[in-house]
Amino acid sequence: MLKVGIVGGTGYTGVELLRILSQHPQVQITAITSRKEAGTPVAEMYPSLRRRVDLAFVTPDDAKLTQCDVVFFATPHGVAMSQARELVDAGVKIIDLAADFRLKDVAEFEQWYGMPHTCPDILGEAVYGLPELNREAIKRARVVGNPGCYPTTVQLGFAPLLKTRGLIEASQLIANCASGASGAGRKAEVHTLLAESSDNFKAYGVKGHRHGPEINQQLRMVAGVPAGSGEVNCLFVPHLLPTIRGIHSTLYARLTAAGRSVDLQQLFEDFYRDEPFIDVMPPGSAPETRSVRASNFVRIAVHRPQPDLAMVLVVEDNLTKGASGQAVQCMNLMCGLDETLGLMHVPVLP
Ligand SMILES: NC(=O)C1=CN([C@@H]2O[C@H](COP(=O)(O)OP(=O)(O)OC[C@H]3O[C@@H](n4cnc5c(N)ncnc54)[C@H](OP(=O)(O)O)[C@@H]3O)[C@@H](O)[C@H]2O)C=CC1
Ligand SMILES: CC(=O)N[C@@H](CCC(=O)OP(=O)(O)O)C(=O)O
Repeated sequence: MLKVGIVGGTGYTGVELLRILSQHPQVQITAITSRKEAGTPVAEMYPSLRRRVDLAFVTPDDAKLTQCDVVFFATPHGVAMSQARELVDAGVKIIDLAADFRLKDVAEFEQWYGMPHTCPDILGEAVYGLPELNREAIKRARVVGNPGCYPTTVQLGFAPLLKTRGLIEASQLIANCASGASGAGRKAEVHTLLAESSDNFKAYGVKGHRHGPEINQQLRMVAGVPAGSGEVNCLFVPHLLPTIRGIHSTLYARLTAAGRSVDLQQLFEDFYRDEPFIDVMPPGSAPETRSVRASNFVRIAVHRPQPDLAMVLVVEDNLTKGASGQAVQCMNLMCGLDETLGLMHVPVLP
């Protein structure tokens, strides 16, 4: 059994980790932290976990995290990097759901997250935790930077088109993405209030969003071009959906002459044939966010609405494949377990 600690157990990704890990056959949860709720039984705050989780929240200082095999950070940006050195030195594997270990360029991290990076050496060895595109490195990793929720959909949607060079005009990619309000976390923010977000739909971050540099870093990696190269460039526009869970991403890429001769449906089916969590839907499909709710699955449909245009529709649950489910998928790989263990829940519908 793996001894697992969760830092930040009261947030939305924290409670999603608890839902998944409390049903995982190889995990014993040994510590769940909250500074504000220390002493409160977890199941008192989240009755969904009654008879599943018997622990009470403890402060991070009382959590004895160095005795864990794996520690998840479901905390704001900047928390994991402040504790990573001590845990790595104690032989603990770390999975950070925030962005401390995603962007490889320290200056870019500091620009977008507005804080100094306090452990660039660990950032150097950290592995980007998107199993479908980085599986072998994740298996060997001590520290994983779990991807952002939007970047997961954008990378999975564009990867089949980018992996073979020359199929698309890669410098002019467009990603229009929409997320449910749980993507903003449990903290109070005006734009996620019921009266602000329900019966409404709007773009945000239109001057630039921190997931833009993450998306471009990773798409360049997939395409095999140097970091910072303008050869691959994606415009990313996030929108707020009046739902609780779910991301829907609509991606556009102009096809080159070579790309126009490719059967896109076949390309996507071949690319994801052996992936347990990626479902390439039949031609003509329009995947719905509710078809992946509370599951680790991603559904993808590829279309060619014009002879030289590829359009890819991608749905995921932002809290599961977009955060906690993906983190558990990484834990399974890092610990030599079956990658799908504890993650094959059928989505909840309606
Ligand atoms: N929501 C989503 O869909 C996604 C979120 N993420 C990322 O995952 C992380 C967690 O997100 P989410 O669950 O939504 O966030 P929440 O705001 O809902 O929860 C944050 C948690 O962190 C704890 N916390 C806050 N500050 C500290 C600190 N300094 N030290 C220790 N614990 C702290 C809080 O508890 P307390 O203050 O009591 O200690 C709380 O349990 C964020 O970095 C977010 O960007 C990534 C992908 C998707
Ligand atoms: C709807 C909403 O507000 N979503 C969040 C994205 C959540 C996430 O995955 O972001 P990080 O892990 O990178 O913080 C946002 O746009 O800030």
